[in-house]
Formats: sequence, C-alpha cells, structure tokens
Amino acid sequence: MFDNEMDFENRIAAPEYTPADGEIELSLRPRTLGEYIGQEKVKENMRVFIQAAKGRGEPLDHVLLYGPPGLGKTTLSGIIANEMNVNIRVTSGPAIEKPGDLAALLTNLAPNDILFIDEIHRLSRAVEEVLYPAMEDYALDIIIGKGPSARSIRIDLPHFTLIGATTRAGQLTSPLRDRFGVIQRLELYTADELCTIVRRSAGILGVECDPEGAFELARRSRGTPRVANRLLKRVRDFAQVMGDGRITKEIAAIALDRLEIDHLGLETTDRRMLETIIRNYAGGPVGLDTLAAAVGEEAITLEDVYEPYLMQLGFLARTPRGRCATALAYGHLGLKMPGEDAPGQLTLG
Ligand SMILES: Nc1ncnc2c1ncn2[C@@H]1O[C@H](COP(=O)(O)OP(=O)(O)OP(=O)(O)O)[C@@H](O)[C@H]1O
Ligand SMILES: [Mg+2]
Repeated sequence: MFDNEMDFENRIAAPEYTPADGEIELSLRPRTLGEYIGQEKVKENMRVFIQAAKGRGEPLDHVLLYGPPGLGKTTLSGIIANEMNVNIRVTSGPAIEKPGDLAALLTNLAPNDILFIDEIHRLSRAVEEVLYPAMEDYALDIIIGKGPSARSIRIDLPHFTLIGATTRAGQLTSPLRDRFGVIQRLELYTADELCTIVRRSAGILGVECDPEGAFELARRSRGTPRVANRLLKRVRDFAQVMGDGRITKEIAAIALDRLEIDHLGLETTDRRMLETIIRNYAGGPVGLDTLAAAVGEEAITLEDVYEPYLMQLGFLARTPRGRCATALAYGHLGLKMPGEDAPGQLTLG
C-alpha cells in the first residue's frame, strides 16, 4: 500500500485503515454501547431502536452508518450485533463480485442475523439489484433457464438486518439508500472524547499515561479514534526509550513533533494541501482534481481523508468554484494573506 517507509511515516496521522492497525484495533475495540465513547446522538438512537426491536422479538431495521474513515462504523456494527445477541457476518462491497456471491451469503444467514457490508457504495449494480428484494421482502428472485423458457422463482430468506457502512453516502443509489430504515452519520470526535479513548486504550495496553499526556495525544488525533490509538502506540515507544515509560505531556509533544504532526494534528499532506492552495492558487478557489494533481494524491483521498478535518478546523472552505484556504489557515502556516503586510498569525490577533 505504501511505496516506502517514508510514505508511511508521512501518513501516520491518516485515518484510513492500514494492516499495521489490525492487531491493535482488535484488542482496543469496544464491545458494548457503554464502552463506545462519544457519538452520543447515534448511541442514544441506537439504544432505543435495539431495545424496541428486542421487545418485539424482531430483527433490527436495516442500518446505514456513514462518516469519514476511522470513526467507528465497523466497531459500532459489532456492538449492535452484540447488544442484539445475534451473529454478524462481515463482508464488503468489493468482495461481493457476483450476484451469486451475495445470494450465498444471504441464504446462509440465520433468523435475526446481521449482514455487515463495509464500503457498501462499491457494490456493483447487478449485486445491488439482488439486495433490493432481500432487504424489502426478505426474498431472492432467481432466474432459471435462458431465453424464452427462462422463469423466475422466489426463495424466502430469514428475516435479517443489513448494516451498511460507507465513507461516501452521496455515492449510494437512491433505491438502496431508501431501503435503510435507520441512517446515522458519525461525526469527528472532540478532543475530550478522544482523551477518554486514549486513556481507555492506554489502560488496556498497560501503558502509563498522564491526563495531560493523553490530552496532548487527543488534540493531535484529528478527531479520529483510529489515529488516536495509532499515535498512542508510537508515543509509547518514545516514552519507553526517552523517559521512564510514562506518557507525559512533554514526551507526547516531543514524539508528535518528531512524527511531524503539529499541535492541531496536521501532518505533511494537510500542510502541503493548504500551502498549494495559498502559494499556487492565491488562496483559491481551486478545483479538487487540480489540487489533487498538484499535491500528488488521489482526489478521493483528499476529499474523504484530509478535508473533513481541515473543514472542521475552519482551515478549508468548499465553494461551488473550488477549495479555498481561509484566514485561519494562513494564520496557522504563518503566511501573509494577499494585501496584508504582516503574517496572518500576527494580524489575526
Ligand atoms: N467510539 C469509540 N470509542 C472507543 N474506541 C473507538 C470508538 N470508535 C472507534 N474506536 C477505535 O477506533 C478504531 C477504528 O474504528 P473502526 O474500525 O470501527 O472505524 P471505521 O469507521 O469502521 O473505519 P473505516 O471507515 O476505515 O472502515 C477501532 O479499532 C476502535 O478501537
Ligand atoms: Mg470499518
């Protein structure tokens, strides 16, 4: 996935899943709604839907979870299965190649089971069409034979729950989106919530971590639990080698500076994006594709991975004519706004 070591270092703060996250994510993944930190609105809603479905002895309505990578969609799906006391079968859009693959998955479900489809926006059209009657009528329509003698037979399926996860809800077709009874959007986490997550993870990993150390990590984790856990793992190494193993504010700050993650959690790619908009395009607007080419990243990566956090910070604005860097971005980079004599940082006050 990464061309070289350096590339990976540059991306330590990128919220996308990497194989190196595998082991740690397994052990740190919350198992119950109570352990799942933040996302209060989503949790509150899901608690009600789960309790109601259980009370009626029915499967949960189909659920669509969307939001930027690393915010806990997969985790929440596992928790829902756990709280419903049902089995979960995990697959993903790209893994289901043919309609027959999906049919095999569906016919193997037990009543009330959950089928989790990650990256559901990447299902092929043909596979999606199998999903419609399955979600709506719990049935599979199968065509037998070819030509004029072909006929369709209907197979009943157990009542199941589909949970779909996606970083791009906008790319779902409306017939698919409309078949979800519950649609929940996950938001970036606050520094306080991430601080709680860091302290919980440190506890599980047996790492001593000061409250200030945890907060330093949290506020540099770009609103994303996956990043927070990854940084914790890295900073633990620094604490062990440079200190007595305890993560203090100082150790966290030194480690994160070394990893080129600044005090707001921006990494090289974020800064390159903002600098490109400012230096090459006079602050914008610049189209996403142009920006992506200039930065040397895929447009989709910029949009899904980097922009949500830059927009939350108020550093980047999406306008109909393209992306713009804001006064706050100039200030953070210590650059002059056009028509200004002093760097933005100084004049912003
Ligand atoms: N609310 C939470 N509380 C505590 N830890 C969390 C929470 N949400 C996520 N995590 C941690 O962050 C890691 C990443 O979460 P998860 O894999 O569920 O993200 P995702 O939204 O499915 O990401 P992707 O879009 O890449 O599939 C998990 O291993 C878990 O340890
Ligand atoms: Mg996931």
